[in-house]
Amino acid sequence: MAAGEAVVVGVRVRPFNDREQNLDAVLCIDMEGPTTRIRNIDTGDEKTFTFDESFWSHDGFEDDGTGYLRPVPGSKYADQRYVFDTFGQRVLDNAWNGFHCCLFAYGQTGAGKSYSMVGYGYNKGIVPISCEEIFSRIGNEKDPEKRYEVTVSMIEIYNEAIQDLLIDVGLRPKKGLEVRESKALGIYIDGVIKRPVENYEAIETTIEEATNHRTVGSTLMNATSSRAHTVQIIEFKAVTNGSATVSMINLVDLAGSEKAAQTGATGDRLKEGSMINKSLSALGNVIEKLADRGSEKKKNVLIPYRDSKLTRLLQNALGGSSKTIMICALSPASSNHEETLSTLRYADRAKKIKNVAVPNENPQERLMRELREENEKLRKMFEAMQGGVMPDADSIKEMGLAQQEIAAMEGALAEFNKSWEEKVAESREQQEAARLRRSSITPGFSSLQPMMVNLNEDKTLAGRVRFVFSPGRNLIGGAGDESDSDSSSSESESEDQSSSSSDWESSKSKEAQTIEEDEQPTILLGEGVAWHHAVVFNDMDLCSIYAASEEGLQSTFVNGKSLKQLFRAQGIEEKKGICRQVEKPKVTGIELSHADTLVFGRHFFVFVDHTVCAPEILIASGQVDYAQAKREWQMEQLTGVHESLIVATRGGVLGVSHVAELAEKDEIIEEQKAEISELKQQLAATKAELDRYKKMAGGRIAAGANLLGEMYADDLLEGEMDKISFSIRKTFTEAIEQMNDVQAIFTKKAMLRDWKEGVLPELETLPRSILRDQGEQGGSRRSNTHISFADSTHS
Ligand SMILES: Nc1ncnc2c1ncn2[C@@H]1O[C@H](COP(=O)(O)OP(=O)(O)OP(=O)(O)O)[C@@H](O)[C@H]1O
Repeated sequence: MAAGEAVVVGVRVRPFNDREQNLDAVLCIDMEGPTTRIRNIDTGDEKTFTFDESFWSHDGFEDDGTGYLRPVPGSKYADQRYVFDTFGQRVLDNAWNGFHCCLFAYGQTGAGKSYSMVGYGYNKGIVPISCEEIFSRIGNEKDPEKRYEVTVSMIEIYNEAIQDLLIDVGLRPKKGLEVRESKALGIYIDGVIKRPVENYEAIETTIEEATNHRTVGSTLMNATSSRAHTVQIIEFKAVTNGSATVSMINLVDLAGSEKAAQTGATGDRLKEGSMINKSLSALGNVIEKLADRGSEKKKNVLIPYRDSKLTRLLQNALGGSSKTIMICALSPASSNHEETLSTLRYADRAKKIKNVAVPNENPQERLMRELREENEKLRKMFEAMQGGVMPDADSIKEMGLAQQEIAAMEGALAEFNKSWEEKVAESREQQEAARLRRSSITPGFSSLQPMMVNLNEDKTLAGRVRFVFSPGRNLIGGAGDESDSDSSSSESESEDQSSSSSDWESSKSKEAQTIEEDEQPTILLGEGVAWHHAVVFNDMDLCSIYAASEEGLQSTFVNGKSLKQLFRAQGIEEKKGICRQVEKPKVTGIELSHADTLVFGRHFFVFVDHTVCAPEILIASGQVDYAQAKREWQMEQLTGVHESLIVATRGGVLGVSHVAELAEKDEIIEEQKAEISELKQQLAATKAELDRYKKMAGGRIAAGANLLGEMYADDLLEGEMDKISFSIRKTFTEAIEQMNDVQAIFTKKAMLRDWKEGVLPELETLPRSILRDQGEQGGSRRSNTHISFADSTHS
């Protein structure tokens, strides 16, 4: 076996950021040649590491007038070009020589991974410079017989699902794409789009498209930025006289390695954090084991690639036949000492990994050969069976695998045999179809028509997704309910990837059956939004909203109130508020005004009337934000609990769907509890502050003491006390209100618990609002009735 070549490892330290500068951060990193030293400023401990490269980008730079940061004469500052020349060129040289290559960036959030990989503004990173360089090298090719075919794929791994960034968010398979392994094809992502690109501009457009999808995706999922791992895969094929070599270049920008516990994450964020950590700790384990294997002592150690999607995807890059480079981003500040030291240790382990890279032989020939071999194997098995030899369980399994392998290879061969022109034409068709579908999704688009823009917990993502309401009917739809599409696709999921991509289709046809319409939504949202959810009618820039289905009626909210409630309040029969036809609606809808919040399922937006102000101004003003919209919506959800309680009480039946709904309400209650506990803490702090003021003022007035004390006391006497007591009264009032809310929630919770156990509550224990409704309906008293649990459809 060949000796193996070590993974190339470099580290790069960035300048202090503004926050660090404001806090007078202390530098704890030093570099000299390939050596990096880190110092613990508390203990004075110093650790030294040596890498292939130590890039000093902390100081010694200046703006060259265009925004590009270059080294000042005599400094050791490593600018973007230097980093590319050192690592990026190496990747391209390897690809040109027919090797698979991988370059990935690792490091704490904010340490500078994206700066090195993608770059900012004029300071382009390795990815765009490499793309430019590829076409510049192709342009310089002197051999007339040689031609090159380049395709680009862009994926992200988010919450352990691989998503194709070249597919519109609403059209992606919910569970993502699968990583598969085939003897002939190695590790590959099944069904990923490979976009043919013929020049740098085409790559740039492709990256831009993927970035937009990424922004829309993370915004619609209410995710914060930089939480996913992104991978750009450049497939580079060199063809000479009918024979070809194919190299894959994987450029990986890993998510930040912050710890979930440190960020105080809960709910979705915790899941997200632990998923990132799962991938990163799996990566750590793999590196650890590979390093052990590289050290001769543990040659046969098992490498746990299958522990995460990330390690599975990078299997070849880490422990296979790829030429691999790792760049670790370091924060210079002593406040990040612990994380930085852990990054340095990570990097130190990685440099012990050895890969055995071999140039790829002609993939077409290899595929043909492997195909012949597999076919031969299958043929022999069939012959044996015909001769009366019954195969054992292992042979049957082997036959199944051989058939799968053959199918994968045939697919790859068919793709391989397509001419470049065919691939380009096919890709153009796909892009045009996608463009038409997404014509209403226009991040960064500015329009004078009315529109809605997204709200997001992460303020930097708010206002990024804009949906313009064109004159006439605008149908808002989504991928449907998660549980629905899960069940509809579950049968075929494991077998057939392409069928999982029809989540969208299946939810479409299901809804289409129920409402006998096949209208394509003009505005496409994600999960939890029905295929036909709501309609916004734009009549000369006056917009009114309707439901497009029963589901839309219940889960479309304007300023926290459901359409169902709003129509009821206007004395309009609810059903009339459902606007299914393509014609103009028959009743007056709910008129939308500037800054109204809109919620579809769980997607939060704000309506913008451009004649009042532009969306960016509205968002920046803080007049509406996600937190406020969510609070309104949560209160509405709790009202929904009342209603479902009444429905269940009247029917004497609690459906399965109610139980699921109750679980969801529990989550909301937990969130409210957290808010209240925060409020309590604030109250305690204010009380403590007041006590302190009282002591200071009292003591100083009594003693007629020093000037400062007197001034302080005067201030307090001249109204400060009023302010404080007002603030306390206000806080108390808020707290009491919140406590009352919580009390009501707890009552409801206890009732719900009883309910789940089959016991109906005494009517006098129901909150007054329920009693009122119940009274209006002339409901009869029923106590301790045992109820059966059945699906609501039977109730
Ligand atoms: N070498 C550098 N020179 C100048 N500025 C830098 C450098 N590296 C990083 N920065 C700046 O530091 C900030 C954080 O960098 P970056 O966004 O690349 O971090 P990251 O590690 O990718 O974070 P995340 O995990 O959140 O994506 C950015 O504002 C970037 O411009």
